[in-house]
Amino acid sequence: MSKSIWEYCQERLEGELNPQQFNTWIRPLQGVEDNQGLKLLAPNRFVLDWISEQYLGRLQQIVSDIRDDDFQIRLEVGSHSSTPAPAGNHQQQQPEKSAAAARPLPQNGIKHTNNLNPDFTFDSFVEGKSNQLARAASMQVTENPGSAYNPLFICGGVGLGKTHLMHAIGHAIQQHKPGANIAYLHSERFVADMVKALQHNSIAEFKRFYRSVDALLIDDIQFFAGKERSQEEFFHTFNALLEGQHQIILTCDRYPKEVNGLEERLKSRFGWGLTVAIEPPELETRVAILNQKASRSRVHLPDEVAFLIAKRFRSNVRELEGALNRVIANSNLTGNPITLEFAQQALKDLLLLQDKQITTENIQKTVAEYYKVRVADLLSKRRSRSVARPRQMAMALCKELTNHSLPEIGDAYGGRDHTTVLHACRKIAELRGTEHKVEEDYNNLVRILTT
Ligand SMILES: Nc1ncnc2c1ncn2[C@@H]1O[C@H](COP(=O)(O)OP(=O)(O)OP(=O)(O)O)[C@@H](O)[C@H]1O
Repeated sequence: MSKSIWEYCQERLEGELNPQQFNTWIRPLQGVEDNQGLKLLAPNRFVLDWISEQYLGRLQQIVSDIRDDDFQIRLEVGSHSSTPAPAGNHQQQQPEKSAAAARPLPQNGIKHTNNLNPDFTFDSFVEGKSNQLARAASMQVTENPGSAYNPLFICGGVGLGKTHLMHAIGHAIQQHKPGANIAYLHSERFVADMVKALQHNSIAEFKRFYRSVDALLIDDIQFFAGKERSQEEFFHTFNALLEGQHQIILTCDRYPKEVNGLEERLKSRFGWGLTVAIEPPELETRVAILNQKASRSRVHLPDEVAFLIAKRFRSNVRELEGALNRVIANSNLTGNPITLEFAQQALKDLLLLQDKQITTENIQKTVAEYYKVRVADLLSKRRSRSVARPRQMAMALCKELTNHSLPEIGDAYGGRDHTTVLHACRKIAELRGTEHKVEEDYNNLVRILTT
């Protein structure tokens, strides 16, 4: 059988690159040939950007050696659910949203595949104030699946570890009870499976499958919003599982009551168990996450580099990891050790982007608008509560989001002493733990300032 174009390209590149480069960048790609050319699926945005910058030109040259027509190479983020199809196959393939979500619809005889990501375990999950409760509840569930907290509803912003925790529970249940049937899937997958079952008249089988699992883990249930038929089906599945004391774990990017387009009866059912939130991690936890990821990759990460990254990537652990991966990949490729200067250089474009946005003035302006006070009030000596709290919030945000020292921040607030700034930071940290509103304001402001 003749070689496909992608196989040919891989062979050529394998001969040209060193094994590390080849394994890091080229091997993870999947090639699909269609009538528009060769589509390369990269596992994430970072690999895609790197391929596009470093290898696309060369790939195009290799292709032009064997094809003289206008054969194009396109890059997309995505992956196939199964082993990569031979690139010579001319079928158009849809990239999956996530590899873990790809699960074949069960056939007769009900075969369960859990799709758990082996990296997402409790061991690799760094505990911090922001996720303590969610982690503790998750551990409880693994000890008493089906009874302690059912359903367990984990909510929180993008990239904060909800899926990680959910998989960790799945692994632990599986470990305690190796025969347990655990199904993890993204809610979009549930909807797609249901639509397929309806089209193929196999809804009975669909129901039987979902109602027969010991633990059902459904990610990002906000995607159920507005999909009435799926909600109906899910509602019945949900009830059947609860009745049988099977564990249900759900994640969502917000609290159930905040999801528009979700039926009231579902919202109320979700509240039967326990709802726990994961917040953006604080600085120390971000540093701990980076150190853990680095040591798992057997990379020495100097403290000042860990702090540089942790200070600049605050609201999403996935981005935090992405920044670290970029530094590690650059160091691997160039053979340079990871130093502060090296990391600054590797992250230059990302850091520049942030530099533009976060200044003391910007924080003051944003906080003043948020609390409907004047910037001048924040800088003034006024001590009424309506001004003092926003001022403390603004100071705490300057400490968290800029590299200014306490005295510099004090100066920027009408020449206050650095102990006043320190007091403000401590006060806000304390209130974030005790007053939901303060925590919410803080997170909202960080989001506004950093995105
Ligand atoms: N506390 C933590 N310790 C270690 N790694 C973490 C932690 N929190 C998040 N991560 C890592 O951050 C990345 C994103 O986490 P995850 O996919 O679980 O986020 P999510 O909240 O489900 O996001 P989304 O809303 O986009 O689905 C993963 O690689 C995960 O391992």
